[in-house]
Amino acid sequence: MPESDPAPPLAVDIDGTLTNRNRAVDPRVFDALREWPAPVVVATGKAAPYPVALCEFVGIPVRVIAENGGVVCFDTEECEEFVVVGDRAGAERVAERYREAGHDLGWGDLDLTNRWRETELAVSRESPLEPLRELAADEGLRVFDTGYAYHVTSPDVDKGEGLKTAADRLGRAPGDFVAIGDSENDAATFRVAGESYAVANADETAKREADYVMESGYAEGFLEALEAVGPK
Ligand SMILES: O=C(O)COP(=O)(O)O
Ligand SMILES: [Mg+2]
Repeated sequence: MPESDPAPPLAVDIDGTLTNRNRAVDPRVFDALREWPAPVVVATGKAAPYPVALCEFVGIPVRVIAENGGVVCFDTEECEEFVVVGDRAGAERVAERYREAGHDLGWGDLDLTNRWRETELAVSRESPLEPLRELAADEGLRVFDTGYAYHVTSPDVDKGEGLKTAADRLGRAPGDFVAIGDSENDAATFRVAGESYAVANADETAKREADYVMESGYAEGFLEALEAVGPK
């Protein structure tokens, strides 16, 4: 990171990282994110409206990687852009064949999980994984298990590619960033960022790829990571 920075820019996952055990955002992270003295990029598997709203309600500029890198959205002084990488057609084909095989995406008729997705589809972890993996492989796609959902995604899309785009828009290198996350969809961010922190509840892939594994889990672990990299 440049000498002048009091702290590194962050790439922060949401579910399992800013949340607590019962999936609610820990209220302590609001001040921590707002007061961080460098840019914060929220990098999530969720559709863009969720992280955009999080930024709005936290009171930080909208700098978002959504859909595991399928979408990069900036609405700041330095950049106003909504970048869509890949397309959803392949994931739709997988979903159609999955339904034909008698399975269900598992979100009910309303399905707010997928309503605003542009590039991938998410499937409930209550639904069977193996047929989903097989169909995805057949269509040349990949499945991420985030611990919160299965995501059917193009193989060239991940949060690490998203971080390259986001860093570019900030006039930074991806290696300037500190990444914090909890699951296999964060591994690509961990590889691209300069330093990476997995919270204690992280899955094996995230722990393996991270430079450091926190003693605490969930938002407590996130706050522990900030303590480690923040202004002294
Ligand atoms: O939406 C998910 O499945 C996981 O979201 P996350 O990337 O913010 O942890
Ligand atoms: Mg997560």
